[in-house]
Amino acid sequence: MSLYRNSAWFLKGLTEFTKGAYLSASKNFVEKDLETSMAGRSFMITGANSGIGKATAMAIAKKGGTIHMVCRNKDKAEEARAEIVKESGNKEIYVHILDLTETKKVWEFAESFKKKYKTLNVLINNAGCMMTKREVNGEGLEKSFASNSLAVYILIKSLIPLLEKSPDPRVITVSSGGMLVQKLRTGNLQSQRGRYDGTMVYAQNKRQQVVMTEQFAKAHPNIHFSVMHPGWVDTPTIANAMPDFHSSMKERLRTPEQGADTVVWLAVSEAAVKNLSGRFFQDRQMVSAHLPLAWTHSSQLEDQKFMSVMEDLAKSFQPH
Ligand SMILES: NC(=O)c1ccc[n+]([C@@H]2O[C@H](COP(=O)([O-])OP(=O)(O)OC[C@H]3O[C@@H](n4cnc5c(N)ncnc54)[C@H](O)[C@@H]3O)[C@@H](O)[C@H]2O)c1
Repeated sequence: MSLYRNSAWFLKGLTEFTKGAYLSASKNFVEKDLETSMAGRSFMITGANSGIGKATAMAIAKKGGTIHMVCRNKDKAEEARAEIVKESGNKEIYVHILDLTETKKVWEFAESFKKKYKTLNVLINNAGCMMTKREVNGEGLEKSFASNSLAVYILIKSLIPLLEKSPDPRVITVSSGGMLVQKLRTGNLQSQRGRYDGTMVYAQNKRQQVVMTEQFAKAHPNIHFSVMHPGWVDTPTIANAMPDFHSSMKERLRTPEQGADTVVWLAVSEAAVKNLSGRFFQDRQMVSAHLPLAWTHSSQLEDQKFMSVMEDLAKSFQPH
C-alpha cells in the first residue's frame, strides 16, 4: 500500500505540483480576487522571513495589511522585514522572535500577543521543518511534531478569542501534498517507537494539520479555516531536507511567489471564504485531502481522539 501511495503521489505531483501545473492552473484564476486593499487588517505569519512565508508577507504588505512576522532568527527576520518595508512602502511590519519547537514559549508568545493587540484578522501557520534524525526539545518533545503540529495547535487555540472578536477572521495552515501518503495516527505521535523517517514524520504532521483544520472549523464556525498545499517550491527547506529531489526537480519547481499564491488568495479574497470552512486547497481550488484508493481516511472517533490527545498535551504546557 505504501508503495502504491508513494507512486500515486509522485505521479500526481508531476502533473499537479510543478511550475508548469501552476502556470496551467493560473489560466483559470480570477485576477480581481486579489485586487483588494488589506489596510486596517492584521496578519500573523509564522516563518515569514523566507520562501513561501516571505512571499506571502510581501504580497499582503503591498496591499496595506499589518504584518506580524513570527520568526526564529532575529537577524534573518530583520533583514526580511527591511526588504518588505522597502519594496512595499508599508511600515506596519512587526517582527516577533519565537522558536516554534519550544512549546511553553509558543503559549507565552500567543498569550502575550493577545494581551498586547486588540485585533488579529488572519493567522497564517506557514513555518515548517523536516528533520533528518529524531531530536527532542528542552521539554522532551520530538521537534518535528512540536513545531509542525503542537505549535500550530497552540497558536490556533490561544488566538481563537482574539480572532473571534476581529472582523472576517481566518486561519490558514500551509500543509503539504506529502500528507497524502499518510493516514492520521493517534498514537506514537512523537515517533518514540520504530525507525525514524523524517520525511514520513513530516508527512504525518502535515496530515495532522489537515485534521486539526477540519476539527477546529467544526468547533468554531465564526472563523474561516483552510489548509493548503503550495505545490513543489524552490525554497531552503526543500534544498536542505531533500537535496536529491531538489536537484533532480530544480527546473520544475515553483517560485516562492507561485507557492504563496493560494495562501494569499485564502488570506485576502472574498472568493475564498465562499468555500466551506475546514477544507484543503491547491491552486485556489478546494480539492480532496486523500488519494483515490489510498485508505487514508480516519474515522470520526480517531479524529476526536487525536484532538483530545493534542488538547491534553497542549494544556500540560500552558502557563497558569
Ligand atoms: N517548498 C515546498 O516545496 C513545500 C511543499 C509543501 C509544503 N511546504 C511547506 O511550506 C511551508 C514554508 O516552507 P518553505 O518551503 O517556504 O521553506 P523555507 O525554508 O523557505 O521557510 C520555512 C520557514 O519556517 C521557519 N521555521 C522552521 N522551523 C521553525 C521553528 N522551529 N520556529 C520558527 N520558525 C521556523 C524557517 O525559519 C523559515 O522561515 C512549510 O510549512 C513547508 O512544510 C513547502
